[in-house]
Formats: sequence, structure tokens, C-alpha cells
Amino acid sequence: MTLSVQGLTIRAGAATLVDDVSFDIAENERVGLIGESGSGKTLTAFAVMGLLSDELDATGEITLNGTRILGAREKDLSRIRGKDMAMVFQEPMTALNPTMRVGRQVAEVMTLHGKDRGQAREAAAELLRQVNLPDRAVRAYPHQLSGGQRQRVMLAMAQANNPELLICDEPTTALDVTVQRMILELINDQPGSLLFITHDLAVVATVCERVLVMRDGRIVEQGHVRDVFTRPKHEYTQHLLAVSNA
Ligand SMILES: Nc1ncnc2c1ncn2[C@@H]1O[C@H](COP(=O)(O)OP(=O)(O)OP(=O)(O)O)[C@@H](O)[C@H]1O
Repeated sequence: MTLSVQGLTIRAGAATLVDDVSFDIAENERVGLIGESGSGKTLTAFAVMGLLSDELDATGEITLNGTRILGAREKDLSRIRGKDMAMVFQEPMTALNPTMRVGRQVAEVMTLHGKDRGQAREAAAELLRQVNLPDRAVRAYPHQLSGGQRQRVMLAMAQANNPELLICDEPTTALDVTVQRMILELINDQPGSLLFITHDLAVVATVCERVLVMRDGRIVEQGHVRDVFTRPKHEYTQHLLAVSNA
């Protein structure tokens, strides 16, 4: 698996929200994406997933295993999304269908990509068990679960087809510390490549090998976590580290 993002620029009218962003993620590589709120992290992740809304104008090149993502037709993207790459969103309630039992939602990600319905149902129950959800979760609706449980449903869905690239967008922000730790361990146990958006530098230090630092739509610094965190070159990275150690 190789993800390549080259010169990604995203505009909304006259405003440039993401400005000439380039990075690669190699097979099994774990990359953290940090930076202040509004710096363009989520938009970058959405562009990689082919999920940018139509009113945004995106240029540059994004390829996954050589297949073009940016500008690809929805029909082609839907074959890749949820299969080769999957995303865990910041707020699971917006990504889950409130009217469908969670077991069925997890199963549907698999039937959509060709798995037999019965097998998918069994595999969904197993995936939900693997993220430490109680058996009753299979038949629950999203609103009947806690925030941490819903986030684990998202993780089960994201893993359903063993994607080569998993993107997590602040998956633990709204959760208490114990549940945060559990979700992080589950993410850490995932095979494959990872793009992990977070405000928590300690998480990046534990989970990731490489880190990208974004500010005002640009990547201001990128490198190995130990280099960037011990010898930050950019003033903004120095600031982020100083604040996190305070
Ligand atoms: N559809 C849109 N139209 C116009 N502006 C948008 C749109 N989506 C996002 N933005 C703006 O783009 C900027 C980057 O947003 P983005 O969500 O990528 O930030 P972020 O770094 O993920 O922030 P956070 O850490 O708070 O989630 C923000 O200023 C946001 O208001």
C-alpha cells in the first residue's frame, strides 16, 4: 500500500483552506497529523477518502496504490472506500445510520464489497466482539450505545474489509481517559498503514513513526517522530511541544 498526496490544494471560493500539501504513507507506516484547530487536517483526510463536498475545489494529485483518488468518479471511489481504505470519524453519530441496528451496519460494509449476507452477519458479530462490545450491541441502535461504544462500532466498521489504510480523525476526543486508552490500543493493534489526526502529541509519540505538522493549511514540518519531537525546526512545532509539556 502506498498513499501519495502531491500538491493538494483545497479552496472554498476565494479562501485557500489547504495549501500545496504533499506527503506519502508507505506500507504499514503510521503517520500522525497534528496542528491547530482549523488548519486543514480533516479536509486533507476527506480528500484522501474522496469525500470532499462538491462546493470545494481541490487540485493536486492523490493516489492509492497508483489509483487516482482526486477527481475519480464516485462509482470508482465506492469500490475503494471501505475496502482498501477506511476512516474513523471524529463524531460517530454523524457517520452511523441512526435507524439501522449496528450489527447490520457493520455487515453491510462487507456485503457492499461482495461478501455473502450470512457470512457478513457472523463476521460483523465477531468484529464487534473484537472491539470489546457486549453481545447485545449487534442488535442495538446507535443511540442505545455510549459515545465510546459507538466509536468502537466505527472502528469495527472501518476494519470490516481489512483496509490497507486506516484514517482516524481525533477518534478519542470526546471520550473519557479509560475508554480513550482502550480505543488507542485497538487502533495500535491494527495491521496496515495509518493516518492518525490528533491533538494529543503523546498519542503520536506512542502510535506513530512519522508526523506531519499543519498550520494554516500548510505542512510546516514533517519527519520521524523522534526527530521532530526532540529537535523541532519550525517555530510552530516548538510552540506545540512547549504547550503540550506545560
Ligand atoms: N465545506 C467547507 N466550506 C468552507 N470552508 C470549510 C468547509 N469545510 C471546512 N472548511 C474550513 O476549512 C478549514 C479547515 O477545516 P478542517 O476541518 O480541515 O480543520 P481541522 O484542522 O481538522 O480542525 P479541527 O482540529 O478543529 O478538527 C476551517 O477553517 C474550516 O472552517
